[in-house]
Amino acid sequence: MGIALCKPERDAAAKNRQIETQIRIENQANKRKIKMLLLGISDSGKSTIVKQMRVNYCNGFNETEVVNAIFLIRNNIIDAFKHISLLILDSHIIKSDTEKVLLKLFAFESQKIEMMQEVDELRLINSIRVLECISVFFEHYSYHPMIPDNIHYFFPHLERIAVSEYMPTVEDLIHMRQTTLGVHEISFDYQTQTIRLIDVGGQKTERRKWIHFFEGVTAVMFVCSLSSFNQATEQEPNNAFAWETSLNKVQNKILVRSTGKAKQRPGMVNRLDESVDLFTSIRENNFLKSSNFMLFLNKIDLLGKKLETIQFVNHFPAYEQWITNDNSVQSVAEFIESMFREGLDADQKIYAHLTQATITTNIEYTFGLCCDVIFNKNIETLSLE
Ligand SMILES: Nc1nc2c(ncn2[C@@H]2O[C@H](COP(=O)(O)OP(=O)(O)OP(=O)(O)O)[C@@H](O)[C@H]2O)c(=O)[nH]1
Ligand SMILES: [Mg+2]
Repeated sequence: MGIALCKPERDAAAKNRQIETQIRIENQANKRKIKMLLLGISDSGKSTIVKQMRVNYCNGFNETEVVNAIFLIRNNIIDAFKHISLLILDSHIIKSDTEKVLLKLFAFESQKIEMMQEVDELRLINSIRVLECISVFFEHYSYHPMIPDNIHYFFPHLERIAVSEYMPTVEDLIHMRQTTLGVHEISFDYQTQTIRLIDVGGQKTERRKWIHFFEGVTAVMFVCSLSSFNQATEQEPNNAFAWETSLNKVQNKILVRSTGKAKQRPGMVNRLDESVDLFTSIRENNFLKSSNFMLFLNKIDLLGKKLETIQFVNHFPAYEQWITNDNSVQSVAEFIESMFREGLDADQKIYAHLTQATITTNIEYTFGLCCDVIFNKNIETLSLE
C-alpha cells in the first residue's frame, strides 16, 4: 500500500512531474534541432559570427545591450591606447614632454581612466587621438601584433564615439570586443531547420568547458584568425588539453606538421600554431568523429593589410618552399589552410572558407554554404537509414 501524501507534498510532487515533463519535451525538441558549435582560440572571431547570426536571423541587439556597448566600446578604445602608448614610449617616435604625460597616463593608469567621470574620460580620449605621435604610430606601426584588431575600425570613428550623446550603431556592436566567458547559445530558424548555435570562450582556461557540449554536434565551425600569424602568447604549463585526456581518453600528442611551424621564440607560442594544434586535437576527439568540420579562415581583410608590410616567410620559414611564395593573400591563405589539413585521413573532409566576420553579408553567404553541405548530408544519411 502506498504512503498517503499530505496536500503540500502532493502539490510538490505534481510540480516536479510537470518540470520533468517540460525538461523531457525540451530535450526532445533540442534533439530535433541542428547543433552547431563555434570553436577556436581566443580573439578568432567566434562571437562576431554569432552577432552576425543575430543580425541576420534573430532580432539583432536589444536596448540594454546597446547602452552597455557604449561603455564596452570606450573601454576597448582605452585598452588599445594603453598598448599603443606603451609601444610609443618604448620607441624612437618623437614625443614632446606634454605628450609623454598623456601617454604615461594611458600606458600605466588606464583602469583609472575607465573609472573617471564620463566628461573626463572623453576629454582624455579626444586629447590622445589628436597627438602627432599617435598619427605617426598609425602610419608606420599600425599592424603591430600587440594592437587590438578593432582599433583599426574605431580609430577613424573616434570623433563620433567620444561624445556624451554617443549611441553605438550595429556596426560598432559587431566590432566591439568582449571576451566570452562560459558558454552561450542562440537558437533560430534557417530554411526548414531550427539551429542551435553554441559559442564558447576560446581562452585556455575556458576550454575545459567545451567537452560538455560535444555530444550530438552536427557541425563544428572552427574559427581561426589569419592575421594571428605574427602574434604570440606566453607559453603555459602543459595542461591546456587536460579536458581531453581525462574525459575522452585521447592521448595528448606532440603534434608534428611538415607543412609549417612558426619560428620558435623562447617561452612564446605563435597564435596560428596554437590554432592549428587545437584544431587537430578537436578533429581527433571521439565525440566529434561524425561531425562536419567547417573551417573559417577569418580576418582575411587584416591578413591583406599585414602582408602589405610584413613578409609571411619571416614568421613561417617553411613558406619559402611553398608552390607560390609571393606574399600574396591568396598564396599565404592557401599555405595556412594546408597547415590545418596536415595529417587528415583521405575520408576526412574539411570545408574551408575565407571570411571577414565583420561583414554581415559575407557571413550570411558563408553560413549558407555550410548549411547546404550539412542539410544535404542529412538527407543522404536519412536515405541510407
Ligand atoms: N577586421 C576584422 N576584425 C574581426 C574579424 N572577425 C572578428 N574581428 C574582431 O576581432 C575581435 C575578436 O572577435 P571575437 O568574436 O570577440 O573573438 P572570439 O573568438 O569570440 O574570442 P573569445 O570570446 O575570447 O574566445 C573583435 O573586436 C572583432 O570585431 C574580421 O574578419 N576582420
Ligand atoms: Mg567570444
